[in-house]
Amino acid sequence: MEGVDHLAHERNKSEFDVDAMKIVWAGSPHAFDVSDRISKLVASDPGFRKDNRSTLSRKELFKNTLRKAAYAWKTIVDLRLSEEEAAKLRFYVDEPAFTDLHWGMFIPAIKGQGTEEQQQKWLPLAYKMQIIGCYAQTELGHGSNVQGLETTATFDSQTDEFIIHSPTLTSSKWWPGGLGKVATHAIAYARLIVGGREHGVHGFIVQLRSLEDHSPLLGITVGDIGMKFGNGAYNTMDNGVLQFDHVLDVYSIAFASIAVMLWVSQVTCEGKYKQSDVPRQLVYGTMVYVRQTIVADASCALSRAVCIATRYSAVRRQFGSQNGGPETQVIDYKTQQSRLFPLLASAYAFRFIGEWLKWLYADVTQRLQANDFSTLPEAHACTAGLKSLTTTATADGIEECRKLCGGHGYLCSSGLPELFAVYVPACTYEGDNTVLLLQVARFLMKTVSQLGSRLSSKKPVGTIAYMTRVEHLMQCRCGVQRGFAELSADLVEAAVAHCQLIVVSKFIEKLQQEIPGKGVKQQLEVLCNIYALFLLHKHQGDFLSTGCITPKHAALANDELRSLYSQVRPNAIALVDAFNYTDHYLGSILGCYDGNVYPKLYEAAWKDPLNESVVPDGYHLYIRPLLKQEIRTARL
Ligand SMILES: CCCCCCCCCC/C=C\CCCCCCCCCC(=O)SCCNC(=O)CCNC(=O)[C@H](O)C(C)(C)COP(=O)(O)OP(=O)(O)OC[C@H]1O[C@@H](n2cnc3c(N)ncnc32)[C@H](O)[C@@H]1OP(=O)(O)O
Ligand SMILES: Cc1cc2nc3c(=O)[nH]c(=O)nc-3n(C[C@H](O)[C@H](O)[C@H](O)COP(=O)(O)OP(=O)(O)OC[C@H]3O[C@@H](n4cnc5c(N)ncnc54)[C@H](O)[C@@H]3O)c2cc1C
Repeated sequence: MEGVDHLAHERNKSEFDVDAMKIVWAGSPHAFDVSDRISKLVASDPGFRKDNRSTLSRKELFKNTLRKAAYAWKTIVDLRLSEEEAAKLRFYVDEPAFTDLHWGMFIPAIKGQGTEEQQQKWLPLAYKMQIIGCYAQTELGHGSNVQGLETTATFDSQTDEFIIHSPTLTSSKWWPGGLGKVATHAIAYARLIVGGREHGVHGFIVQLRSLEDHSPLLGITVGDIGMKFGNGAYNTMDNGVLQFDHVLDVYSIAFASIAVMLWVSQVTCEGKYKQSDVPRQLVYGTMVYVRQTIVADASCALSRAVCIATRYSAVRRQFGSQNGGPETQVIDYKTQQSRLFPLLASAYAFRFIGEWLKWLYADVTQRLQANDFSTLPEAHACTAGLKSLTTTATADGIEECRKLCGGHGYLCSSGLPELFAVYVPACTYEGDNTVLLLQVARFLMKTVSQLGSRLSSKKPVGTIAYMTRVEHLMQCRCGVQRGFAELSADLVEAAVAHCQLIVVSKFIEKLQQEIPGKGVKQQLEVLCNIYALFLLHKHQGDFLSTGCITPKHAALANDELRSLYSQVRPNAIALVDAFNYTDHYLGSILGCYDGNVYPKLYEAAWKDPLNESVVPDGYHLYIRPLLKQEIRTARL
């Protein structure tokens, strides 16, 4: 039935103020207003239609992405949207595109690591999209091992130029988004060589394509690396390959009288390399920034999947009919709840950890500007670890939501296959999740080695303050220092546990704040308890074997979890409504707001290109000869 809200009875059950929860989710009344306005604007504009992606060929798909990006830019300019509104518009357009890298990495890299001169030259052009940039770090042979990159940037003191060169096949830049077909410029990472001496990997701003006709500049070979996982999905992005053949980085030279380098170091015109007194690790600064945004984004992707699975679980009925009455809603099965509600709790937990990490990043940035580098290692460990934790849990969570939707979850019209295909590379890009956890483990072990050391007067603070209270860490000291590589699989687990502790403690801190709205805080308390107790339940073997809990505690935790699931049940639909997603953004028939799933699924099936004719193309060539046993005459 059109116009009927099939989930109205569920919405009537809720025990809290959904509008107030929407504001908690958005972060503030202002953030809610912007998000609400812009999401509706995108949803109501046919120019941003996205329901046909899985049926387009790669070329059609890509051209359509270019059209949408241009249309989005025109909308931003015509409506004079603020930077915040423009970012929200790109978010709700919901299509991976070269613009993600331009706004998400190229501009932040110049802002975070460029000198003032560099910023003055490039940022105005980039903000107006008169140049389009990408972030070209990874190579065919090396991604994780940044120090292993092979591209060279040799300073020629005769001409005052850098010569950027790809000496081997494996030094070809490989993967950068936007590079394949669109970017006019790149921040390219290369080993700096001055006066025959190497000075490690640095970033360079390099022009790749003509601003007149888009052809590659002299010495540049550039193209797309080919189709990726899934239909549609991330194939809207032109991940690229790039080779430099002794390219002169004239643009770098042109705008700075000395040389274009990141602010961590400079090359003088006499050909001298000068390392400034800021830590060398700041070369990795853009990665810290992007990891933080990826954490903030994880809650969006997970909440989206959870919203679809929750609404559909309330619509779907299987078994349990009594006296001809309706069957049981699958959301009422305890097994469904025990799989779904921890994911709902995770979506909220990741929302708050994303908020906190944003604060931490702003704090470390401010300190860096004042030459205080003391919190950089913690910021690196937090962004790396939380990026790893949240993206792994989100990718797994999206797949679990697909299974929670049974067979219909496997249809593209459920929105879940595409969401998974788009999301899953987040476990790899911006740092492979295991490699990042090893960085956290390294940070933790460094802290352990300093604990109790007579030479170090530093007391752990911030997210590692708890370590002073864990007595047996003192005894761990010697063993771990000797055998990091040997113990790395266990250390990665310790790193995950450390990150989970941060997520739980920041969720608890959030609840200590004033949270207005009838019943809102109580709902969040229930979700926080589910998040923490589910972890305890899942890892009870570890807790029991280390004597942190007794079997009685474990049983109590399990009982409590069951009771918490029952408390969430009447509020489940309202808790996902609080995400305030439009049907356009959700892109899912199973998750549509009114729950009118079956007529929509039926209608969508008939729109598939295969159903354009009753008898399929190929019938006369392949089906009829089979049926008539004339296969020898068929043209194969
Ligand atoms: C349905 C349709 C649409 C649906 C949409 C759904 C949702 C979409 C989700 C999208 C999400 C967000 C949008 C954002 C867009 C993203 C687009 C993709 C972008 C991808 C871009 C990239 O991938 S760029 C390339 C990234 N590459 C990496 O991350 C490489 C990883 N490797 C490294 O970071 C480093 O090399 C290493 C840290 C692993 C090792 O470094 P090194 O060789 O130097 O070794 P050490 O271990 O010895 O480290 C030396 C010391 O430096 C410290 N360190 C290391 N890194 C840092 C750092 N970043 N900051 C500070 N300090 C650092 C390290 O700790 C060591 O310190 P000490 O111990 O004190 O010596
Ligand atoms: C969709 C997508 C978009 C991307 N966009 C960009 C971009 O815009 N710009 C850019 O520069 N790059 C980009 N990348 C590249 C990305 O950053 C790298 O792929 C990523 O950093 C992983 O590096 P790798 O491919 O070298 O993996 P590898 O390091 O080769 O990993 C392979 C395996 O080895 C393991 N491994 C590696 N090192 C260790 C170790 N020390 N200890 C234990 N195990 C280890 C890993 O865990 C993994 O299981 C993108 C990648 C993808 C998939």
